[in-house]
Amino acid sequence: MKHISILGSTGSIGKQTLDVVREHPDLFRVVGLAASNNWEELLEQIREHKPLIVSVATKELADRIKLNCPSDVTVLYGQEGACEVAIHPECNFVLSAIVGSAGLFPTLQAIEAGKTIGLANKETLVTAGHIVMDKAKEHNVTIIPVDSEHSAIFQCLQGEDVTSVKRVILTASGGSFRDLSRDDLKQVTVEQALNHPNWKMGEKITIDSATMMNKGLEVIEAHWLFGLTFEQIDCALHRESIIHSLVEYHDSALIAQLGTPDMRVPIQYALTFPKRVTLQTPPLDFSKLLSLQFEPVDFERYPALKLAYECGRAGGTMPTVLNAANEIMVERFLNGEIPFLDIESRIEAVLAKHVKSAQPSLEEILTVDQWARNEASGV
Ligand SMILES: NC(=O)C1=CN([C@@H]2O[C@H](COP(=O)(O)OP(=O)(O)OC[C@H]3O[C@@H](n4cnc5c(N)ncnc54)[C@H](OP(=O)(O)O)[C@@H]3O)[C@@H](O)[C@H]2O)C=CC1
Ligand SMILES: CC(=O)[C@@H](O)[C@H](O)COP(=O)(O)O
Ligand SMILES: [Mn+2]
Repeated sequence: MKHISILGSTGSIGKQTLDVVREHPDLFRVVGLAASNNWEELLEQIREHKPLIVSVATKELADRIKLNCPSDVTVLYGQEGACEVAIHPECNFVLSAIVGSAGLFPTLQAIEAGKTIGLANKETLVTAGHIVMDKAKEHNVTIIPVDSEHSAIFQCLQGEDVTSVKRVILTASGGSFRDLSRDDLKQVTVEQALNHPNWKMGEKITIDSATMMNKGLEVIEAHWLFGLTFEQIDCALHRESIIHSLVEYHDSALIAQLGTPDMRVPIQYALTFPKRVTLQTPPLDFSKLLSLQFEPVDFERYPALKLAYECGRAGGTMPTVLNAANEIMVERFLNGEIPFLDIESRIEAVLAKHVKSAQPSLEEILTVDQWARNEASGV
């Protein structure tokens, strides 16, 4: 039985994790739920899943929850609250799905407490990959990818040796503006940007997908998860999001993982690994015409992806700055403060001001993250 804490339970991944839990009450039990502001959704989740411990953003929200939920539920708040949810002694699996680098601390705490991690929160690995992976090694903790591309690679690697891998190919949908030129991008709105062609996801990742920063973050995520060099990580535009990624081996054989775009598949795989159990999702229908298209990714069209490769290769604190500046710029775009194309150009401006530290400690990463956020708010 998996005794699960979900960090980010009110989000897109969090709610789909609870869908999976609902389908298999014999396999999964919810121990803890951590959210931020959506206390009403959390309250419904508490009523249905009866966790032992929950957390929200503030004391005020925690008090509101306490007034409305059974008295035996521990209700906490803030980063400390999320960490307590992550390390609860009755939990043995943490689904890390807070958005952004706010997920870093609770995920690190879960690793230190020896919990198996299902990792959706890619920003954690982008901002502090070496710290997270070293800690997982130190505590003998397994990190199972939830991000669809990384889950695909993880599935394609089963029974294989990572030293046999020539390269991996991450597939990219191209996002909501894939049919627009850079010139067209000057006019786009927030509403248009939030209309992803294939996936229904949270706002931040949907904007990241439109700039293709999402693929850039995923390149860095793949580097840490699978120990691959950046030369071994390629991307290909694949409009259908049916092939979730591919692994090419030294003999040039390619192994791919396919399926309809449904995040419950990689979420459930992370939860049941190495087993597979049933899931109510429409399978691919081969009785109909099915076309799978591939195009090379144009780095001039998607400069955020180029920037992410550069920061990944540079290492040290560069990915930390990239991630923090991106989080702020996406927020500013969503608030209507800056136009779409400024997301990339302003991130570049912040990166240009940064003097890299090569092997940063966690403290240094937190300092640099805050510096980049301040800079990004001002440029
Ligand atoms: N959605 C998807 O299909 C995929 C997502 N991912 C990754 O998974 C992560 C989550 O994405 P997604 O579910 O789309 O995001 P959402 O915006 O839908 O959800 C984010 C969740 O994080 C919570 N949260 C935000 N800040 C904090 C905080 N400081 N402390 C505790 N909880 C917090 C939110 O709480 P509240 O709602 O209460 O404010 C919400 O539950 C991201 O890293 C994303 O890149 C990866 C692959 C696919
Ligand atoms: C579902 C998932 O894993 C997302 O990260 C998805 O990959 C976004 O799609 P694109 O970034 O390819 O548009
Ligand atoms: Mn993905």
